[in-house]
Amino acid sequence: MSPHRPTADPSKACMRILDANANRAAEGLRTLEESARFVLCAHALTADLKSLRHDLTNAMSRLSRVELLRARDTGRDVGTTTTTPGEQSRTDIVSIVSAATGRTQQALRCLEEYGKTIDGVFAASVEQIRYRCYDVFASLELVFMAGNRRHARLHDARLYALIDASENEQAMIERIRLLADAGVDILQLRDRHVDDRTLYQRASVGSCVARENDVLWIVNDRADIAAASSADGVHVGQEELPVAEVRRIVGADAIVGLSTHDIHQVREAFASTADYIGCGPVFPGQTKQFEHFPGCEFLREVATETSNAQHFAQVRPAFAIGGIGPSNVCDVVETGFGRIAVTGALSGSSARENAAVLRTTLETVALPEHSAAAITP
Ligand SMILES: Cc1ncc(COP(=O)(O)OP(=O)(O)O)c(N)n1
Ligand SMILES: Cc1nc(C(=O)O)sc1CCOP(=O)(O)O
Ligand SMILES: [Mg+2]
Repeated sequence: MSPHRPTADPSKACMRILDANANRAAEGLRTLEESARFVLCAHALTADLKSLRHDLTNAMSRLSRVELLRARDTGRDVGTTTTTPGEQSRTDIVSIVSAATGRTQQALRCLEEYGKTIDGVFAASVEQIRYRCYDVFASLELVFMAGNRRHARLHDARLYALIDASENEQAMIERIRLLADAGVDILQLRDRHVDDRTLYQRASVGSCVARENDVLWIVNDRADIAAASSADGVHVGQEELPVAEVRRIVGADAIVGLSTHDIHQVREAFASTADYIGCGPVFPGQTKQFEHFPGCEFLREVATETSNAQHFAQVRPAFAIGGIGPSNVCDVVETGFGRIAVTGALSGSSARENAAVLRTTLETVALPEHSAAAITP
């Protein structure tokens, strides 16, 4: 038979369509399930996708497996050699997820429409699966997009301020608004003097206010409180939970920051799933006492390490920290650092003026090109 001759038996053609689209939908659902499970570590989404895949298998069991397999004829399928450039290009996990949701929806619609000619109950059950997919797929894509926006914001960030929980909630809200308006990109809630309940409450309110004001909101030390308060991320030091354990708590799309004090710790951080590093202490300051100051020499080492890196994934944004303010930010910038994290310089009544000086100086250093749209698990 010529490869261009139509299939003589329409019901066999229908079975062929159903077989192909059942496979397509199952493959799409499995692709999405893997992203929810291994990339997002999202239990509920993983369970939803798994149950959709099982329900599809159940729906398919109404059709004769023998007839489906007999109708399969991949060798004569004129579509197997037709590909579009889009099918070949998957630059990141978000594009894999978008392609899989689209393909699965289309396959389910085909199953439903062609299924009506064979078995109405089958078509109705596929219709239900298709509707459930709308919601689950929307949640999945939204989680990925939120993660992406966060990471894009992180990669553009220069000025990072550490704040305490303030004497009350309203005072903290006003502080967040002022610092956001003054040009701060990231805020960290760092307070060891309040109880867990207060920290959690401030972290939760801060998450909402920071989001409204387009600044990232990071919780110091406490992965549990960061996760419970829907913060953008958590910052940990060398003496706290390892990054891999922190990541298990906050999930793949949250930001995890790690303090580093020497170049070995920086290399280890770049080999981990930490999203950014703090490098210091650079200078003595009022906020925290140190015996040893790696200083600008350390910053120069990090800048060299970063500029020698071969791949984007080997490099993470690095924020110089420790005693930095308007009077010494030029020394930091000279090392090649265009990002800083500060407490004292932005804690008093000169916060707005100081932020302006710091930003202007930092902006003289070009930030490395990045592919912020890619989630790199
Ligand atoms: C951005 C940033 N860098 C470094 C630190 C310090 O973290 P750590 O060493 O864990 O010390 P504490 O802040 O917990 O006293 C930071 N918090 N943020
Ligand atoms: C909390 C903290 N960690 C540091 C580190 O080097 O890891 S320096 C530091 C204090 C940052 O506040 P200030 O800008 O007032 O010095
Ligand atoms: Mg810490």
